[in-house]
Amino acid sequence: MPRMGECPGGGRLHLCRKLAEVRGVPRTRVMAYRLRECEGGFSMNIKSLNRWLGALIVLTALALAWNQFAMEKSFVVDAASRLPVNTVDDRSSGGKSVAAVKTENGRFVMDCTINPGYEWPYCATAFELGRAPYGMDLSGYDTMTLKVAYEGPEPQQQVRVFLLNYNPKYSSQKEYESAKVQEIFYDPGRDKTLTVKLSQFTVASWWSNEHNISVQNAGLEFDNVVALQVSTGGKVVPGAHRIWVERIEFRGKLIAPATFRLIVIGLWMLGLIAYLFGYSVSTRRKLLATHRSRLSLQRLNEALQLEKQSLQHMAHRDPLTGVLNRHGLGEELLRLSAKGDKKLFPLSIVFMDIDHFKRINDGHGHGVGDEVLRGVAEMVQGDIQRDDLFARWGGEEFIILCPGTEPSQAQAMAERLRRAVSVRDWPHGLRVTSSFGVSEARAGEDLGESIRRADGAMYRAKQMGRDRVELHLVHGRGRDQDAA
Ligand SMILES: Nc1nc2c(ncn2[C@@H]2O[C@H](COP(=O)(O)OP(=O)(O)OP(=O)(O)O)[C@@H](O)[C@H]2O)c(=O)[nH]1
Repeated sequence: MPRMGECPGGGRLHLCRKLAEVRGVPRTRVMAYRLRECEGGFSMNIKSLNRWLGALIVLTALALAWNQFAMEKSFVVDAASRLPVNTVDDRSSGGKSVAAVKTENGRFVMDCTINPGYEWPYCATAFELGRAPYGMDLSGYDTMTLKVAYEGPEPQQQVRVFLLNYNPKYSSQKEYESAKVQEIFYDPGRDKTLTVKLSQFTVASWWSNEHNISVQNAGLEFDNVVALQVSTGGKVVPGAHRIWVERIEFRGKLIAPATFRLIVIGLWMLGLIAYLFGYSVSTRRKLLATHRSRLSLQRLNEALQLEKQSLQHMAHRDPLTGVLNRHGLGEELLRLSAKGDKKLFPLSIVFMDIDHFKRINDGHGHGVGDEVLRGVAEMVQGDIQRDDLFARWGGEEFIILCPGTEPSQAQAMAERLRRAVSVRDWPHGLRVTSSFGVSEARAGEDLGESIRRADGAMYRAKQMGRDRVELHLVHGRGRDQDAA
C-alpha cells in the first residue's frame, strides 16, 4: 500500500523520469498524466460526490419543509390597513334601508336600519381593494380568517362576505355590480373567528343569472378583486342591525407548493446537467492527457529502441573501422551456421596483417595509422562477397571468413586484396603492404584451430618477406604445409 504522499508505482515513475531526462524527452509530457493521477487527479472522487449529494438532499428537505410550514404571505384588512371603506345599501335598488360605517376601538362598525321597500333589503360595509379595471390579485392566497361580529333583531344572524372580481369579459367599468360576486354565508355571532378556504366561496347565482354568464366564465376568480364586502344576510328582518369588522386576513404561500416542487426539480435537473457537462469536459481532458501521455511513452520507447540498437551495434562492431569485432564475428557465425553445413562448407579463412604498421604509427603518428586501418577495412569490405564475414581481429590484424569458398578461391581473393593495398595511394605518400595466411576449416573441427592455421600461414608470409599470401592445406585435401 502506498503511504500518504507517495505515488503508486513511484519507483517506475522515477525510472521513466530518469530515462526521459537521459534521452532528452520532456519529463512533464512523458509522465504528465500519471503525475496528475498521483497528485490527486482532476475528477471529483466518490467520497466528495457523496458528501455533495448528502448536503443537497438535506438542503432540499429543508427547503420543502420551509415551503410547507413557513414561507407564508398575508394580507390584512383592519383599521390600520387604511383601505378606503364605505357602505352600500338597497336604496340604490329602490329600497329604504340605510347604512353608515365608522371606526371605533380599532374596529369598523356598521349601523344599518333595514326598512321594508326592496324585495331583498341589505346593508354592507365595502372595502375598496382596487379601482376597476385594476383590482388586487388574491389568487395566491388560500385562506381567509374573519373576525366579525353581528347583532340584530333576531338571535341567529347570518352575514354574507363578498369578493368582487373584475374581468373585462363580463364586467363593465361603469356598472359596479358587473364585477363577479363570489360569496360565503355564515353566522358570526358575537365573538367568533372563522377561517375559510377561498375555494369555499361560490359564485352568487343571482349575479350569474342577472349577467347571463357563460359556463366558461362561471368559475371562481380572485386574480383581480376590486372589493371586499361584509353584508347583512339573505333574508333579513327589518330593524336595527350592527356588524363589527375587526380583522380580515388572507393567508397563502409565497410560492405555491406545486410550483416550489417544480422549481426544486428544475434545480436538481440543472445541477445534474451541470455535473454531467463538467464530467464530460473532465473525461475529455483525461482522454487527451492519456493520448498525449501515450504519444510521449511511444516516443520514449522509440528512443529506447534506438538506444538498444546502438548498444547492440557498439557491442558487435569495432568503433574505429565499423567492421565486426570478435564478438560480432562470433554472433554472425552462429547465425550463419544455423542455416546448416551446406551453406557454410567449404569454409575458407583468410588472416590479414598490415606490414610494419608500427613504423607508420611511429613515423606519422597514430592518427595516420588509424586512417590506414580505416582505408584497409574499407577496401576489404568493398571487395568481399555478400556472405563473407569480415572482422577486425585486433590491432592491425583482420580476418575474413568465406563460406562456400574453396581455399584456392580464397587465396585468389587474398592475392587480389594484397595487390590492391600495395598499389593504393595512401596519405603522406605512404607505401602500405600486407601479408595474408589462408586456411580451410573442416566440418566438425574446432574453428579456433582453423584460425590458428591461417594465422600460422600469415606468419610464414611475414617470414618469407611480407607482402605475400601463404596457403595452408590440411591432410586429405592435398598437402599439409605444417606437416611438410
Ligand atoms: N594507429 C593505431 N595503431 C594500432 C592500433 N592497434 C594497434 N596498433 C599498433 O600496431 C602496431 C603493431 O605493431 P607490431 O605488432 O610490432 O607489428 P608490425 O609493426 O605491423 O610489424 P609486422 O606485423 O611484423 O609487420 C603497434 O605499434 C600498435 O600500437 C590502432 O587501433 N590504431
